[in-house]
Amino acid sequence: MPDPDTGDMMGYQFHDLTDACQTDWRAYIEHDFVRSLGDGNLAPEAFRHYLQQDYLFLIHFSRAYALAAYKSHDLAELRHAFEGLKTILDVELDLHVGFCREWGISEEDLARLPEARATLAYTRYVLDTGSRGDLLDLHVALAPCLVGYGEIANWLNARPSTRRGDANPFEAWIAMYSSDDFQAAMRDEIAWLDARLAEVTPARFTRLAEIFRDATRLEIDFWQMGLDQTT
Ligand SMILES: Cc1ncc(CN)c(N)n1
Repeated sequence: MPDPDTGDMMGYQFHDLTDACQTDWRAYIEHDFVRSLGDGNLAPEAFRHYLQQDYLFLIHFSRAYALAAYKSHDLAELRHAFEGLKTILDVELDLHVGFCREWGISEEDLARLPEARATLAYTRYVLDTGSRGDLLDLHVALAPCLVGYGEIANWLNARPSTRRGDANPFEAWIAMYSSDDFQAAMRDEIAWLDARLAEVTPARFTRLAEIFRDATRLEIDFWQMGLDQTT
C-alpha cells in the first residue's frame, strides 16, 4: 500500500473513492426516493418529474462521454468512451422514452422541457470538470452515475422489502438497471478505474476523491428534486 510521506503511488482502487465519502455514498444509494421506488409506493408525480429530467440529464451525459472520446489517447480509451455512450443511448434512454410514451409525452415534448436546477448543476459540473481536467478526472466525475445506479439496483434486489414484478409500477426501472447489459457496463467502468487509480499519488487521489464526492452529492440532490415534487 501507499506511502503518504513520499507521495508514491498507493495502489488505489475504485472502492477507495466510495470509502472516502461513505456517508454521502450511502445517502445516495439508500435515498428515500430509492427506497420508495423499491417498495413500489413512490409518488407517481415524483417519478414522472425525475424521469423527464433524467431524459435531459442523459442527453448531457452523452455529451460527457463524447468529451471522454475526445480526451482519449488510444483506441482502447476511445472504445471505452464509446461503450459508455452506447449504454445511455441503447440501454437507458429506451426506458425513459417508453415510460413517457405511456404518459402521452412524446420525445419532442421531452426535448422542449425546461431543465431543473438540479439537472443543470449536475450535468454542467461533470462537463466542466471533464473540460478542465484529464480523462481520469472526467471518468471519476461520471462514476457515481454509472456505478451508482448499478449498485442501487443490486442494493434494491438484496433488500427484503423490494417488490419485483407486476406488484411494482417501477419494475421496468429496476429491471433495466439490474440487466446484464447495465451491470456489465458498471463492471467495465470499475475495472477501468481500478487500473487507472492504481497509479495515482495520494495528492492526486485526494483531488479525485473531491470530484467523486461532489458528483455523489449532486446525485443526492437529483433524487431530492423528485421527492420535492410531492411537498
Ligand atoms: C441522475 C442520474 N444518475 C445516474 C443515472 C444512471 N446512468 C441516471 N440515469 N440518472
